[in-house]
Amino acid sequence: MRDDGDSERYPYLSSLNAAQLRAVTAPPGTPLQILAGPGSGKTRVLTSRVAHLVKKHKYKPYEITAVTFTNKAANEMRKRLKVLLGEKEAGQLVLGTFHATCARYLRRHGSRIDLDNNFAISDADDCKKIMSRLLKARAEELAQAHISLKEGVVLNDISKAKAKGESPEGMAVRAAKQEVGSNVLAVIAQLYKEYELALRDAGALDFDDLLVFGLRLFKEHPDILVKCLHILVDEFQDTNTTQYELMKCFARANGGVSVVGDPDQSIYGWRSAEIENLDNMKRDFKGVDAIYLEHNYRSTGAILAASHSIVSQDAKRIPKNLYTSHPKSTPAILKQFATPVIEASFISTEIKRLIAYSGGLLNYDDFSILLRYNALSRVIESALQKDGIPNRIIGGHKFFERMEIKDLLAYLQLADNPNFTASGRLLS
Ligand SMILES: Nc1ncnc2c1ncn2[C@@H]1O[C@H](COP(=O)(O)OP(=O)(O)OP(=O)(O)O)[C@@H](O)[C@H]1O
Repeated sequence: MRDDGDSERYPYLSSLNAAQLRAVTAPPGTPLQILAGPGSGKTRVLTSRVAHLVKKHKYKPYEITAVTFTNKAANEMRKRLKVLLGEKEAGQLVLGTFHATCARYLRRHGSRIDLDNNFAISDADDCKKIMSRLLKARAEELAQAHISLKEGVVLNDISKAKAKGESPEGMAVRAAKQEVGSNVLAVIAQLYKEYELALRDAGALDFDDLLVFGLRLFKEHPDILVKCLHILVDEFQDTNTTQYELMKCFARANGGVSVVGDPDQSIYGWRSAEIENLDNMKRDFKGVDAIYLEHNYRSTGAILAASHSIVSQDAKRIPKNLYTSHPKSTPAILKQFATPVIEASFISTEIKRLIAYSGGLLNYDDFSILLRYNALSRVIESALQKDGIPNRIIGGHKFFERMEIKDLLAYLQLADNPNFTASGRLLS
């Protein structure tokens, strides 16, 4: 392990393993890909690298942009950075999701691309209402052409187009070239155009627009980003084309870029994530250094072996190992049940058995049950209740999706921007 006295000067370095240390201390000008398996200390490396840019390389916190995939991850990073840098410095970092980061720049500089700074942000519900109105206006025409379209499907196609930077005109050209289903795509392209006009009339952007307009702003006015000396991107495997282009704008400003990702954990293919962005980065940036974090600190050997045997079946996978210092422990088991009720009863009995078997080592809060969707919880909840197992559901309705919060936000947006009628909410 390299040590030129830095471990003493920068205490956060002493808790890193060799690969983590190499990633954190890599020269800021080297485009860096940190390829990290689950539980291998990605967040620790990312936060330590930010701290190192500030402490050792004397970057000002506001010269660093760190992009995470969720607001939760951004909060977690800021919390850890407060410990490493102190409250004030951590507060000056540009830290958030791509959407939040773009929104922040658009509020400040939107007028440079003719966007009012007080634009409203339409959520999924607002967008559905706009599309429903547009589809109703075309109901007869669509019925005659035997085309049946649901709001969700059209909005999904529009979202995919925006993730790839395709305009309504571009979609219309694609429809004209298509042999099968060209008439349906041509209609969606028209709806896309009308949808954009409806949003603009309402002085609003949808979530995808935050990225599209952000990209336009940075491409047309690169001077806005001169202060950004380094960009770090978490969950890079889930970035789409537009997000990748955004990253390039930030990185181009001064050349510093570090991305962290795990191609095996790419879960947003359905939301236009481009796993190829790892290769694109190697093509677009000179001298990319790839560092592999292969030491898992979280799982037992049996869990790693089971997951490895699944992901290694993917022939296109980037080969990557993961090892753990934990013991092998009990093997993962796969069970099938005749009915959901029998399954729920097995889960409940198994939890009680393991707690008794562990002789007090395990408690109820050592167990998690993952569900594919919320509706599956009902049967399991009643089995747990019957056996007196305390439990809580994580997830469900998000704060900003609650009716009363949406109503309050609609009032506030209307007060700020009288054109905002997109939500169609009843304001009496
Ligand atoms: N060098 C290390 N020595 C000891 N423990 C470590 C080391 N690096 C990471 N860990 C521990 O491993 C766990 C996972 O770390 P962290 O949350 O940073 O990983 P991650 O890769 O971001 O996880 P995720 O899979 O959730 O993305 C934490 O408990 C952390 O304290």
